[in-house]
Amino acid sequence: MTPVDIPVETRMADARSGASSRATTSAASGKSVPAMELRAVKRSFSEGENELQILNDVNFAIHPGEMVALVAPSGTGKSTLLHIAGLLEHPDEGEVLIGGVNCADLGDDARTRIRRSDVGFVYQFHHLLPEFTALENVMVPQMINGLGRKDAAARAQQLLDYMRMGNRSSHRPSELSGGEQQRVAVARAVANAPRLLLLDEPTGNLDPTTANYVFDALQALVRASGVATLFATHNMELAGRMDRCITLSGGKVLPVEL
Ligand SMILES: Nc1ncnc2c1ncn2[C@@H]1O[C@H](COP(=O)(O)OP(=O)(O)OP(=O)(O)O)[C@@H](O)[C@H]1O
Repeated sequence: MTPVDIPVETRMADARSGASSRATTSAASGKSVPAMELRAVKRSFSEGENELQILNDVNFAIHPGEMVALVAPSGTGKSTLLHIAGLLEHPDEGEVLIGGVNCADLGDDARTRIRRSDVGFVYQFHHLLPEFTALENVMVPQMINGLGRKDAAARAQQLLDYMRMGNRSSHRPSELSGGEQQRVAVARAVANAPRLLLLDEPTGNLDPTTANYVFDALQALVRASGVATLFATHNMELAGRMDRCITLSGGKVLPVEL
């Protein structure tokens, strides 16, 4: 059974019982396999004649079911880190492992396949398809991954229910508030039951009450599904509600005590 075929209820029951359709522990060591791991990752950009070393030997792993906050000043490399972790960009040096698979030597097609099935993204702006309803927006990635229309619609409705948007499934994005649009965007990002959910300031455009409401729904979904979540935010209150917090300083990932 492929991950996309698993009804959300089943995956949620699996997550609660510690079982999974995918390997989450190493057969050899019995240890939990990180959902995503960065090993000795470096990335620099040139600025005129200068070289900006944005990531400088980043080593970091995130495990299934963990919610990690990434809090760092603007321009320190949060988006760059998320893009590399989600296989949207290549590091200059180092390795990215998704579910124990080393993606460093994979070709573009294999990286795209892993990104589509194992990684979900949510951005500050929702990027929902304006001509489609909320339900259809959550169906699209599943159908691209080969799921039939009926099954995709059933799973989309379940995910919208989890995000407390079940009663708005027939609405188009323009008919929804910013917080509602972001809740649909989260449902879409987890539509293919990814191992890893990457969020780049998804509540940055929302007022604090709405941000908390979106976060509550997201947290319930993360807890139920066991997806590993890396959440870049400037909102310290939300960061304090996650399992741990990291920052970027001098190109390195460091833990932060909140
Ligand atoms: N493609 C690129 N070419 C050149 N410089 C880049 C590129 N992408 C990012 N940078 C630079 O790298 C640095 C880190 O950018 P990044 O977007 O990762 O920071 P950030 O921490 O996410 O910032 P913010 O909180 O403002 O979104 C910035 O100085 C940015 O200008």
